[in-house]
Amino acid sequence: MTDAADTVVIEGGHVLTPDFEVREADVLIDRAAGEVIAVDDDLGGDETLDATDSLVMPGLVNAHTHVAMTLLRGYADDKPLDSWLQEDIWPVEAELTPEDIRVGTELGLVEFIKSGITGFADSYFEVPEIAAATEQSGLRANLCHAFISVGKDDEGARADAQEGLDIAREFDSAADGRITTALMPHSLTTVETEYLEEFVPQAREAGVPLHFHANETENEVDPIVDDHGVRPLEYADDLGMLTEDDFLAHCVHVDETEIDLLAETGASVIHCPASNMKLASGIAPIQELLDAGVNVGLGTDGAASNNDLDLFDEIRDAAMLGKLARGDARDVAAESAVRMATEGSASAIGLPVGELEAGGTADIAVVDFDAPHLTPVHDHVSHLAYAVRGSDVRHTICDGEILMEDREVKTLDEAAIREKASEHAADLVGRAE
Ligand SMILES: N[C@@H](CCSC[C@H]1O[C@@H](n2cnc3c(=O)[nH]cnc32)[C@H](O)[C@@H]1O)C(=O)O
Ligand SMILES: [Zn+2]
Repeated sequence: MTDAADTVVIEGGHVLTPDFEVREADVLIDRAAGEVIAVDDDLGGDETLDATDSLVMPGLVNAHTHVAMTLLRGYADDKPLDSWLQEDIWPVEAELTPEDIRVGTELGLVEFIKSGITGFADSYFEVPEIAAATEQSGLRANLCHAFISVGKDDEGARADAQEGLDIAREFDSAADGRITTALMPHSLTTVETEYLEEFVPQAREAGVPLHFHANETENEVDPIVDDHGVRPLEYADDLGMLTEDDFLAHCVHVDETEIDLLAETGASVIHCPASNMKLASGIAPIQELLDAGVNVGLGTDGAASNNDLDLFDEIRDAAMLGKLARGDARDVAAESAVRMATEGSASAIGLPVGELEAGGTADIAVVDFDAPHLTPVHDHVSHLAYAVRGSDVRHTICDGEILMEDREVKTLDEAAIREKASEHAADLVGRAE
């Protein structure tokens, strides 16, 4: 029997169950095991989190981001992906120090905790800094070092790819298993074929999945069709890059054959609607992907192409943009969009979370519905998709640990991090000019 000193009861709320029903119940958590003991009436525990007028739901999972890019929030707006990366982002990223990446990551993790995100998939560099911040924050993550070969000589490209593989091996199961890893060839047009042929098999041997940007813009499609005579996802499949463990960011410009390939192989798509809109990359065919049985997760991408990391914003964007894709207001309905941000994201990036039930992981967000913009409550799930903001989250719990109680973050010093991030961001931009 669990020692009474190790339990937390989330009391007096409405619970979002795995079948997307909502019922009044308490939730009892085994803090040490990081598990939900029971979802039932009148449960008692050592510590109590009040959930009056609140919805108790699975923690959100941000399945594609570059979290340290918070330092570049608002740095370069109003331009398309290629010029945004090449003229602004990559030059300033060349000036980033490991300490910059630690501080930018901590700022993003505070933003995650304050908006009910309990897990994420990140791809950047200086991953040891990102892993250390993640461990301290109490959050769950899949991390990778993204490598690019284009623009580098063979030695440089090979070293970057090797770093990606070494990081994937070194940090898998770090932070008591809260951290897992992937191998990230940045995209199918920024990593040349020979490096994909050499390093993808080694990721399989290391037992880590692939995470890469795919078909984000037409400029990521046409060169592959021209050079290889096939669509990008057929090219990726020929290289063994599409399995049920792999997750592809964006997939905006995919045709029917590529949608079928995703469905057949079981590879997941991470939809990033705000980034796609802000960079004018296009409208991903989400309802077609869902109808084909493709698993779709949700991601904010980086804070320089969003520009916040609020996954409730992203759920709303997905539900709204998904309707415009085919001009059908029934598409990407509220439940579909919320599922993307919980179960869809979790299964895409291999985190054992996404559903709130007895025996499940204690990764939970408690959303306070006691507010004018959430009144009346005809349907909790409708509000999650069309009205809830990250700032409505009252408590955040991950792996049984309380990361935020009544909007106060417990594992990171929010004020100190905001001050340091502002200083580092100013210095960084100064160095880049
Ligand atoms: N090691 C690489 C950097 C890769 S980190 C991941 C990269 O993805 C970039 N990135 C951010 N958002 C997107 C996107 O939407 N599409 C493609 N790349 C992006 C990000 O700025 C960063 O440069 C190098 O040598 O430059
Ligand atoms: Zn990205």
